[in-house]
Amino acid sequence: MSWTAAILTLFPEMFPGPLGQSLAGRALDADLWRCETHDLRSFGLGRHKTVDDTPCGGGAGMVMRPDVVDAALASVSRNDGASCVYLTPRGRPLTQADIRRYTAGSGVTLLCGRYEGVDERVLEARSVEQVSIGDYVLSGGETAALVLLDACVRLLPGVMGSAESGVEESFSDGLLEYPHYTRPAEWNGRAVPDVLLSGNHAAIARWRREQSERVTRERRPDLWAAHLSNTTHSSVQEG
Ligand SMILES: N#Cc1c(-c2ccc3ccn(Cc4ccccn4)c3c2)n[nH]c1N
Repeated sequence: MSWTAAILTLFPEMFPGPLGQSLAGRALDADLWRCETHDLRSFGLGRHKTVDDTPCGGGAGMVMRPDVVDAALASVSRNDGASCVYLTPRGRPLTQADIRRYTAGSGVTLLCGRYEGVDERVLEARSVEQVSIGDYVLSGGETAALVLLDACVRLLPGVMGSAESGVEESFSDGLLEYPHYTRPAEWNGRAVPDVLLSGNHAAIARWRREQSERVTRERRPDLWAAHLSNTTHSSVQEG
């Protein structure tokens, strides 16, 4: 059975969306992965298929009901311990390690909320992972789910051919990627770094590593600190 993304959403028409194009789209057509949507509205209550209610304790907006979300989650036939993930601005940051974990299994269940989010009780009852794609507020979980799925699909076997860019160049060693250049050798008075035209592969590898370290240090002090800790840790372990 192909790696399957089971997506619970009020907007099933948003999927596969952009992931139906290009590499991910071709992989979908080749059955390298599957995109299965479940319309949360179909689990709604009463004549109007209600899925939300006012927040207990007052406050703006509406909250998605636990009984509706639970029925939808129960309808997803996954008995293989695949991760169930709720995209939320309140989640812990999504990482490449999470993506690797999700793609190591048979698939992932993604719960896409709307309004002010989902009643906490169903997330607790079903041990749903709560992750965020960044510190800004979206209108719902669907666009975040598309981001997560894009990161997963590119890691699946057979999706990224050798011609494509490195499967996991960024983040795989905890550093940001080095800058990239192509022809022409000079553009707008700016030249490609000489080392990249030298044919000296050892020097190119050294330059790229130095650039990755510089970019990470300048733009992501958090990743740089973790990198230093890991490299210090491993050198101590090696003795
Ligand atoms: N992942 C992720 C997200 C989201 C996200 C995900 C799901 C929902 C469901 C409703 N809203 C709107 C909303 C607005 C205000 C407070 C709570 N919720 C979502 C936003 N925003 N930013 C991220 N990195």
